[in-house]
Amino acid sequence: MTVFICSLFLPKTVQFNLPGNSRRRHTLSKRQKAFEPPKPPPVVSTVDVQPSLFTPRPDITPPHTPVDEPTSPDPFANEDGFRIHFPHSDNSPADKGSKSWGGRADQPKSRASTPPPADIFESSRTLQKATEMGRRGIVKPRSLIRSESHDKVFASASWRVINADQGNGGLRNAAMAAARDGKLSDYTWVGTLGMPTDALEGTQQKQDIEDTLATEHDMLAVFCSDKDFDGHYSHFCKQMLWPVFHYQIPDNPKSKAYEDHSWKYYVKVNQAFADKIVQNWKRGDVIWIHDYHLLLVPGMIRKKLPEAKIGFFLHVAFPSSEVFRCLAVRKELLEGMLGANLIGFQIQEYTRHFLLTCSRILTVEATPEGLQLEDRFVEVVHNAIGIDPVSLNKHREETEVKKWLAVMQERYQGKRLIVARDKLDHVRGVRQKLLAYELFLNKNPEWRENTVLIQVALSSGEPTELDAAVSDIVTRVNSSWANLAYQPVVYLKQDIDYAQYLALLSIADALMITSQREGMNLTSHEYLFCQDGKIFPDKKHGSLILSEFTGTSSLFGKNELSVNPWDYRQCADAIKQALEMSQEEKTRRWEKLYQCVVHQTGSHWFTEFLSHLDRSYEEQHKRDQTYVPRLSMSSVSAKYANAQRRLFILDYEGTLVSWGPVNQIIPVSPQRTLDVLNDLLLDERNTVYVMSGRRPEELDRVFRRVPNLGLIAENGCFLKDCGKEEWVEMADASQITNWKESVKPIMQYYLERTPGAQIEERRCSLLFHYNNAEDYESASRQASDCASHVNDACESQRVHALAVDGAILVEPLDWTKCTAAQRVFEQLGEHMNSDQAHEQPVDFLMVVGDGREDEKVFKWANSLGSQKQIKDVITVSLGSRNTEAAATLTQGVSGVLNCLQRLASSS
Ligand SMILES: O=P(O)(O)OC[C@H]1O[C@H](O[C@H]2O[C@H](CO)[C@@H](O)[C@H](O)[C@H]2O)[C@H](O)[C@@H](O)[C@@H]1O
Repeated sequence: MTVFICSLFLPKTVQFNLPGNSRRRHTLSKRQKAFEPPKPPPVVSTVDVQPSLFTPRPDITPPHTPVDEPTSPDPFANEDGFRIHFPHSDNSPADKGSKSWGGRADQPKSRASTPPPADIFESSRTLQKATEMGRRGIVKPRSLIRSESHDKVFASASWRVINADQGNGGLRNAAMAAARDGKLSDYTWVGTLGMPTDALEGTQQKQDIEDTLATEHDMLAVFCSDKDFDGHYSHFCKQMLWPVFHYQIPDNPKSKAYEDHSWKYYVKVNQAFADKIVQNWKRGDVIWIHDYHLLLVPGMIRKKLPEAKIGFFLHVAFPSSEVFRCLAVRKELLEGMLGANLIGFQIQEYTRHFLLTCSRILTVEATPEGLQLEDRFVEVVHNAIGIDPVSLNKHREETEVKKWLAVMQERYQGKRLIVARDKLDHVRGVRQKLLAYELFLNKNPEWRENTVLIQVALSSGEPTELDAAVSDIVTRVNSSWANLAYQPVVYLKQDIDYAQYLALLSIADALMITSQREGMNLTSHEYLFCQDGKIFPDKKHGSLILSEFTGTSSLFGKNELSVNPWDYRQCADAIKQALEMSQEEKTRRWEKLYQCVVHQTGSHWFTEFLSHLDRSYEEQHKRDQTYVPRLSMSSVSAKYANAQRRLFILDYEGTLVSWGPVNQIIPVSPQRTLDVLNDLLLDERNTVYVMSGRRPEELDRVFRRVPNLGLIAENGCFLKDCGKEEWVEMADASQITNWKESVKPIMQYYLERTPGAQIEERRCSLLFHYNNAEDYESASRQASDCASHVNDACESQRVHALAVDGAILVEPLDWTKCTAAQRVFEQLGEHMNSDQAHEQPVDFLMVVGDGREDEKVFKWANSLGSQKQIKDVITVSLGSRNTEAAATLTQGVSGVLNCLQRLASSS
């Protein structure tokens, strides 16, 4: 059995050795290296006003940032100084930053010719201004122009597999940890190389790369054209999904958030993944798909492999339905996800949003455990990812880390360090952080010369207005408060290597995360782990300032300094609090946070999700596969004959009579049904109830000639006991009146736009019938919008809108056929006299039904049987394989009537 781990980027990619590389850092010979003292890592500052104080003193030689050394220069090197980061170990910061796609000099350039993202045009004025002002660190968009010679060079160059510097570090670390812990044996990654590959098309290179990855690294490479990948990743993912999932609706006039051509590329890349998996899948394999780049893959695979075991995990946040519904392709995205058997989110909030969104947009039934589709149940869970303390512990013992610690200790002696490492995009809130820090320095002069904010900012790909805005703030703060010996902000607009990262986390006094939204934030976990004082005892148990809008925050129980990143004053105060907090308080807080971090590990997350997937799949499969036996007439007859107090609860339409015309009072009495019921009731040991979604008066009219019959109307909102004349309203009438007042105008609105549709008002429910509408297609769209509208507007009123056959039914959540059946059973118990105290009020219960509402009654009845509250329980569904009932009857209504008739005649 293989586990396929599918994420957009493979953990590996390839690096080409190209002729003619002229870049200094690549041309150092071994000899030169031996003589030339290692240079400190370049500090890319957007500010030229003063020399960086980060440059180490000559007597303390910092370790050199490790680089791989291509043997030859790169003829296609960009002149913009784009710096390549070569990770030297398998591990990396859990929250890695993704480099811009196609940006590496030792990989082919993209052939995609789609226009650069809109925000480049929008920010072009800012960009131009910034360039005029001579700012460094702002790069122009890289040219996409390639030549034939470019392709030839790559086609003949040698290459090797290296660790990729893009992708989800948290996922990769978790998988490696699970494998190390012996919980994951046979697994295969499925993903792209994270580089343009058009240049390799038709070459032996491509085949060799694919084969090497498959045979030596257990990785299946997905290839798509540069154009498709660019449209998928740079456009649809980055400009639509990423902002929307993080609550930023692109709403400028040029935005195509509501409808965008890049959708088709998203579909194509998802299809390429699905095809690759389908080609390689064998029975018993597990498919686990990751993140927002691949939302359609579960559905695409399900179409081809109905039996497959598919899990999906979303690493980023899932927004409120109000935000999600802005996406033009909202239905397609949700339906894609629902191809999975189990869908996981980081925290409960995202799970709740997803359930509500599906119930509103797709009008499917949501329960706290998941979503009931027509033919399947999809389980929905939350399970937060974590870090890998074992490998973190190992790596921080490395000499490089210790060297960097010594460098920093010397450099920042006597200073308090607030550190951070974030991707530079709007969502991560770097701008807000700098503003809060500025406010902190303005308000607290006593801290001005003692505090340094070290902000590592990872490029999010393209230069934006945000680059310029952040640079402006850095300049302002530094020019306000710096002096010859002090620089309040050290702004590194580049990534740092893993050793520097670990040193930074260990020496910090506080970590400050101000994301406006974020799935988790594993940097905080790594920081807390590094603050145990093991490798740097001088400082330990530092404070964590953490945005309340991160998933991580919901795990930490406010032991961190929780902040709202939009509240600059609060953030500034939190910095002060972090720096002035007593050591005791720091330790107390840290200990609690540390416990969370070491218990909720990546390895635990990984194995927990996979075992949940196994359980969930088995449960669903058992249900699907379970052969629900045909009702055995002889067995039922024997039980019936032995029973003294029998209760029948029988569904009406579809069970006792064929479905009647919708929205009409039933015109004819189904005579045979009435005869059978009357025959059953001739035996005094029998109590019979008919349950229905119909109104009380309709049922009265139909069953007026069956005295002593009990009735349940409007799916449990009304009850009329056997032999009684009066109906009892089970539901709270004032609550019903209130929500009806809200729902009616909404239905009216859609009715006016749907010729041929009708509204039916029942006492406790409302129906929007569109079966007879003039244009059924458009009517069903209107109906579904109507349902979402109702669900949105009446969220707090304990009602839901559901799609039923040709109609939208709006009904209360608190009264169902099951609550009514339970009431009937309780009443029968209450009527027992004291002599009968030791006897069961009912010793034979038979429930027959055909619909979704009846399933709840089957479940309830079966539980009475298994708890031995009733000796014999018989639950019968008409024909459905996926049922809670213990038996089926395939001959429809006449089968039910024959069965009841035989029982009645045997009395
Ligand atoms: O930038 P992308 O290539 O589109 O990838 C998105 C981000 O994926 C990873 O972060 C997400 O997963 C983390 C682990 O589950 C979670 O902590 C984080 O909140 C999510 O956003 C990756 O670490 C980021 O660098 C990527 O930007």
